Amino acid sequence: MENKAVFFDRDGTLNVDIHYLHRPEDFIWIPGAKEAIRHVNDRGYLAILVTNQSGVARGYYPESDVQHVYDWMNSELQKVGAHLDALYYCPHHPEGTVPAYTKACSCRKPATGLIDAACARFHIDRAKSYFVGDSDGDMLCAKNAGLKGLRYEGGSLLDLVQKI
Ligand SMILES: O=P(O)(O)OC[C@@H](O)[C@H]1O[C@H](OP(=O)(O)O)[C@@H](O)[C@@H](O)[C@@H]1O
Ligand SMILES: [Mg+2]
Ligand SMILES: [Zn+2]
Repeated sequence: MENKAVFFDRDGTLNVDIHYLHRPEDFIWIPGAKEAIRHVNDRGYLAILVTNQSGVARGYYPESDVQHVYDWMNSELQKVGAHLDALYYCPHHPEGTVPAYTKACSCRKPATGLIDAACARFHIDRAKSYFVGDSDGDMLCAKNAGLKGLRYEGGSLLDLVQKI
């Protein structure tokens, strides 16, 4: 059986983009973000985080920080009866400073590698799925991946996601 999913961008969509965020103490939720995730949970969509984290390639923080912030997000979401089902991130950048992550890859949005990996793992029906993001790159990624794009431009994220 195929699943349906809502893919969420992180920085600028679920939290205020303070540039290369990597510590829970710096994380400020966007208004309505937790409620938006609960909204899609309650409607039977997988809620999947897809985020570019070139701060890893740039040497600003290790990959473990990306996972740590995600785990913290889920602990906060649990308090309101919401959850994220999976984390997919791109740690690469062509102009990084850490050799292991310095490359042109197929997973940095707007490329679709993160979405493709999630769709394969969770058997996701793209025609029934959405991508909620804040940037031109996110909307291009949605188009490239065959997802319906919803662009967050301020206000309550729940108001936007209630269109689903
Ligand atoms: O969850 P997102 O919006 O995919 O994460 C974006 C951030 O990693 C980072 O992205 C951009 O930086 P790079 O293009 O990767 O250098 C900028 O928008 C930064 O402000 C963001 O923090
Ligand atoms: Mg963003
Ligand atoms: Zn990548």
